[in-house]
Amino acid sequence: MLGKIEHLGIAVKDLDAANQVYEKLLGSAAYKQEAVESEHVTTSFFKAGENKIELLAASNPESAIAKFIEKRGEGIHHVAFAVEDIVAELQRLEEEGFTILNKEPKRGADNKWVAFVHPKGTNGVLVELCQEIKE
Ligand SMILES: CC[C@H](C(=O)O)C(=O)SCCNC(=O)CCNC(=O)[C@H](O)C(C)(C)COP(=O)(O)OP(=O)(O)OC[C@H]1O[C@@H](n2cnc3c(N)ncnc32)[C@H](O)[C@@H]1OP(=O)(O)O
Ligand SMILES: [Co+2]
Repeated sequence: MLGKIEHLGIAVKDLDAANQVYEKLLGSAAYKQEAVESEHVTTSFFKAGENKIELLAASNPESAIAKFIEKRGEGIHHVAFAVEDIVAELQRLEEEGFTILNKEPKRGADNKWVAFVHPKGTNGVLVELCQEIKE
């Protein structure tokens, strides 16, 4: 089953500027900044109590973030849920009729295996599944 909300992904045009905004808003600096080449994004992670905020900026025009911002402007891009077993969860969701965007989990940011569910099947919300990578 899906566990807690692992992070909220927010698409931003300028990561440095957004970092300053969220540092002021949350009262603490990002604990990590990490590029994920495969997704053509650079991310910043902030703690907000028990929750996390992930700011995402496109690192090239091919990025899903670039397309999102072009079409819809900056804002909440996705909701990520923590899962214990991402493969089993993807299987379950596919059997439930959801459209899985990457059947094979891929390496995401913040030491996670990730996969995405198409927003068309989730009332317009892009859903990400995240499983902690245990080295
Ligand atoms: C992995 C690193 C990091 C992490 O946490 O570890 C990340 O979170 S990376 C995040 C960036 N990567 C992704 O988002 C990968 C999954 N996304 C995709 O495959 C695409 O963005 C997709 C399929 C959601 C949309 O693709 P595309 O933009 O090429 O298609 P359309 O523009 O035609 O969109 C189709 C339809 O979906 C609506 N849409 C697009 N993005 C979103 C969104 N983020 N939330 C809600 N809805 C979205 C779009 O508006 C279209 O709807 P329509 O009614 O036809 O306008
Ligand atoms: Co994410």
